[in-house]
Amino acid sequence: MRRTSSVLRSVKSLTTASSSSLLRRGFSSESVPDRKVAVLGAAGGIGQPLALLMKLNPLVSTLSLYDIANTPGVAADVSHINTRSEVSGYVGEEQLGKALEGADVVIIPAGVPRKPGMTRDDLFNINAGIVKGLCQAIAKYCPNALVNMISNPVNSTVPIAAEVFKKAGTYDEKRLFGVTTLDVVRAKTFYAGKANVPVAEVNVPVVGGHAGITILPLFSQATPKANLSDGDINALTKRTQDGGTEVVEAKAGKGSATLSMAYAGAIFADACLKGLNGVPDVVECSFVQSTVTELPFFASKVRLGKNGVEEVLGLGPLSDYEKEGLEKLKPELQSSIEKGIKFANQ
Ligand SMILES: NC(=O)C1=CN([C@@H]2O[C@H](COP(=O)(O)OP(=O)(O)OC[C@H]3O[C@@H](n4cnc5c(N)ncnc54)[C@H](O)[C@@H]3O)[C@@H](O)[C@H]2O)C=CC1
Ligand SMILES: O=C([O-])CC(=O)C(=O)O
Repeated sequence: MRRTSSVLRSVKSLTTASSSSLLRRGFSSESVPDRKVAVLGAAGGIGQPLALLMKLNPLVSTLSLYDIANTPGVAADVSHINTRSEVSGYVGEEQLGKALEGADVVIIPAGVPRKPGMTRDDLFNINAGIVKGLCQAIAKYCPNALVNMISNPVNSTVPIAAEVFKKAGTYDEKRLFGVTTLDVVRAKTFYAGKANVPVAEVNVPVVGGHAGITILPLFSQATPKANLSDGDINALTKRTQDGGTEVVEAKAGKGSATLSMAYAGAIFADACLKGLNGVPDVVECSFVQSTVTELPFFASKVRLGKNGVEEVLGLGPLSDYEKEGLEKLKPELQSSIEKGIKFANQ
């Protein structure tokens, strides 16, 4: 019983902390702008807890939950929570337009997850088509929305989205994001454990892409600084790269990360909303159109603003180990990007 009430207290402080930080930043509670967030795939393993977390976010005024099945129940359930946003559920393609109309941020966790033994690329055949269809609808109904792509393989689904938007004449590279926040969340957690520092104080950039060796955590830039051995850094890097597989194996056929992904997705969407609202210095890692390397898309730190990407930040100084990792990831990332572009144009 005591445990339940302390959990409730933490959730309450999470929602009110965000409101009070808004007030400190010069918004009155009345002047927080209206923002519509749409979640596509909202009845799924990620979609449901993500819907919950977005319902707790005081920056959201309208929460639109879309899936091909089961959204009315999820929406009815979440809508009873006494927070700011109005919740609507939409089900089936004929309701997709309504779900998207007027959206400021669209989060996409629609598609199939991995089972043990699969790579993220093994999801391409099913998820590429799902993402393509959803992006065609975004181009039609909310071409100015910030798109947060969660569906895997992110290294290919983001280029697919870009091509769909280019064809529709709506592409704005500042508004398309591959969500790699879970890699950062994992890198922070694993580093804090190994370095024995408070996890809440940890920062670690993660660059590259979102699959296996394309995930490159930059532990040489981690703060607070710790004197870790090369062996420790290698183990931390591998664990971060294999974090998704660790969960897939532990779930033993029942899907991949959902709860930690919902948390990560909620953090990234919150950062997008803060940027749109003009909050300064909002920086998160994301897989975006990029000139940081010779690859057309690359994850690195991104400053978010009123139009989406305000600035794609560089990599900063890399250790020799990280320089080697960067060169090794490029061919795989390049071919995943090309696969996405080719699919969208066939
Ligand atoms: N970017 C990242 O870090 C991560 C990405 N993922 C990816 O997220 C995706 C979703 O994972 P889960 O939620 O666990 O899967 P899930 O199978 O539990 O849920 C997916 C949902 O998408 C819905 N869906 C299917 N086709 C749709 C369409 N055309 N329009 C709207 N909704 C549609 C399904 O009905 C289902 O409710 C997977 O591709 C997974 O690999 C998962 C974890 C982390
Ligand atoms: O591993 C997967 O298939 C899901 C995912 O992207 C992650 O957990 O990072």
